Amino acid sequence: MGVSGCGKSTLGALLAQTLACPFLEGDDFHSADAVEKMRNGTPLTDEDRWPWLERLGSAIAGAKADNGVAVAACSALRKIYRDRLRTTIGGPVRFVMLDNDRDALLTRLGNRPGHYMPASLLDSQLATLERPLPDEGAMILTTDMPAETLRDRVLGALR
Ligand SMILES: Nc1ncnc2c1ncn2[C@@H]1O[C@H](COP(=O)(O)OP(=O)(O)OP(=O)(O)O)[C@@H](O)[C@H]1O
Ligand SMILES: O=C(O)[C@H](O)[C@@H](O)[C@H](O)[C@H](O)CO
Repeated sequence: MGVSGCGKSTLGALLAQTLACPFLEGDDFHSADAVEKMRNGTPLTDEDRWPWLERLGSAIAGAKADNGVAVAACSALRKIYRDRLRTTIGGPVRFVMLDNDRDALLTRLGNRPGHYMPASLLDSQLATLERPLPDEGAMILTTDMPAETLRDRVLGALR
């Protein structure tokens, strides 16, 4: 979880590869209308996000049922979004929040060609973000190190 450009897809894909389990990319579960909205620089609302979270949560539940474990990348910016995912998935869910400073995020978004998400939406993402408090048991990592190092830290904490 985390704002656009924090490194969710990069770390998630690597974790899933190492765990030999399915990887679910949250970006793939948005409706065409939601993608168009973001492409045009308009932030999504709660109403836009509920059906997306339902679709993604159900797919994670299915992958978990089939394989025992699954990794997903999802912004999950607000606590109520994470609660909805937990409810839809059922069973144990561990969130890893990926952090970085605004300048680093803007640079990364600017260097990422071919993605619908414009860097201009970063500030709305940062404003919407509700950082997980300790009672959520999330792991918090700054993506200022190679993805392989981040992967090893996550796997070390999960053991
Ligand atoms: N640990 C890292 N070190 C250096 N660069 C990274 C790291 N993780 C990701 N990046 C780079 O930052 C950019 C954004 O990463 P990524 O697409 O994984 O973010 P994201 O959180 O999935 O974004 P979005 O939610 O917008 O899809 C990419 O160009 C990626 O190569
Ligand atoms: O909740 C949201 O606003 C969205 O999920 C965005 O975070 C994008 O999907 C993602 O960042 C794509 O780049």
